[in-house]
Amino acid sequence: MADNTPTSTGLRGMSAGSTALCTVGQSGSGLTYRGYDIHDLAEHARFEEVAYLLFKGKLPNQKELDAYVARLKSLRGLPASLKAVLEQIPADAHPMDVMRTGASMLGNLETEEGFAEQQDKSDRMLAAFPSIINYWYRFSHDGVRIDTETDDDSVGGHFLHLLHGEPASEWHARVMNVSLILYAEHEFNASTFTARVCASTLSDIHSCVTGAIGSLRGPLHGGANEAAMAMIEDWQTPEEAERELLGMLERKEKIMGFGHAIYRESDPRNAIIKQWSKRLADDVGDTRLYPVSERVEAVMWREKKLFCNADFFHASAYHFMGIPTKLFTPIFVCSRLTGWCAHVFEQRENNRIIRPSADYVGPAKQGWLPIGQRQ
Ligand SMILES: CC(=O)SCCNC(=O)CCNC(=O)[C@H](O)C(C)(C)COP(=O)(O)OP(=O)(O)OC[C@H]1O[C@@H](n2cnc3c(N)ncnc32)[C@H](O)[C@@H]1OP(=O)(O)O
Ligand SMILES: O=C([O-])CC(=O)C(=O)O
Repeated sequence: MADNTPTSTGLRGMSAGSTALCTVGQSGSGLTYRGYDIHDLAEHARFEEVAYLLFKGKLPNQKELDAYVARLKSLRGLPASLKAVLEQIPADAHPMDVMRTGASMLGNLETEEGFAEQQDKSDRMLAAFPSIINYWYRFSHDGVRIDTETDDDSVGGHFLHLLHGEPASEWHARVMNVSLILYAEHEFNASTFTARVCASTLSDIHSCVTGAIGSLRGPLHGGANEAAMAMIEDWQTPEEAERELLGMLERKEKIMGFGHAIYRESDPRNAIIKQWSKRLADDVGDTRLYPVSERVEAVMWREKKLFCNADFFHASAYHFMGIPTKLFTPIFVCSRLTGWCAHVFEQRENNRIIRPSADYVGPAKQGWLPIGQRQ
């Protein structure tokens, strides 16, 4: 007799294709982008260099980087009809829905007419996404129509400038740079896989990215940075955090910002962003959120052997820079867009439609039942 128990493997451990973009490994020491170790990239690179690396397969030389930064700067403006759409979206909308609509609307206005345009469209989204989310945020929350065409040298600096209405400090722009590098690429994660599935039908790049934004929105993926913040912000002391956390574990609740589908021992991005969160905590004189976060980390390891993933210490780091919680996951979008687009290019280069099989667990063949005979 057939086993009709539904299975939910999540395709774990199965190879779904090949990539030259990223290795992840399981132990927490194998994360590389095109062969470059994440620690080296976070320490030495600019996010724009990493974007170039992912898109073009090599690190840019100085002349190429200067030209690329200048190009991105020139692409930050938004068409009037896109601004008009953003102005219609209410302040209480989910910002990831705003991102999804923004990406989709851009695709209507600046449609990819053929794959030869894929690099131009990717650059445009990379430059314009911080403008889209901040234009909406500042209009709906502060009632101002911001000029999105700033002269900032970096994507992270541009984002913070639009959000806060003044140029970011060098220090905050540096933290954003590191954060954007850490979030840029991660092999066949759910949102990237979404983008690749869409690309495999030979769809346009805006559709691939719009779908990927929808996948990243969920709290089991990119939405975890916001969910982690929502969890820790109520706790006043490490002792309260430990008490509440133990209760959550007892009730078998998922703790956001912990665990990983691939890593088994640690997520290498955590130690890097944690270090920056600590420096920011010292800078703003925090005596609550960082100690609470550290206690949560220690209890999760002690009780469950679960470690922080990339999202957990991003929550406090972003908070210390005055970024509203609801914009955390959209920042992830502004970064991961590079990985998504690079994967779309790669999928298109060697394409076969992605179409796995399913194990059928439904009823055996049945005769047609006329409507009058149904219960
Ligand atoms: C940038 C990123 O997208 S990183 C991921 C961000 N997501 C989160 O932080 C959400 C919280 N974490 C999770 O939900 C999961 O760890 C995921 C979705 C990331 C990975 O899911 P899976 O691969 O299914 O996890 P895994 O197989 O390692 O789980 C093993 C066990 O640990 C438990 N577990 C895993 N993560 C957590 C967690 N965060 N809190 C509590 N228990 C957990 C699982 O429920 C499972 O228990 P069970 O065997 O009793 O069912
Ligand atoms: O790889 C994953 O499954 C999730 C993740 O950490 C990421 O996308 O950065």
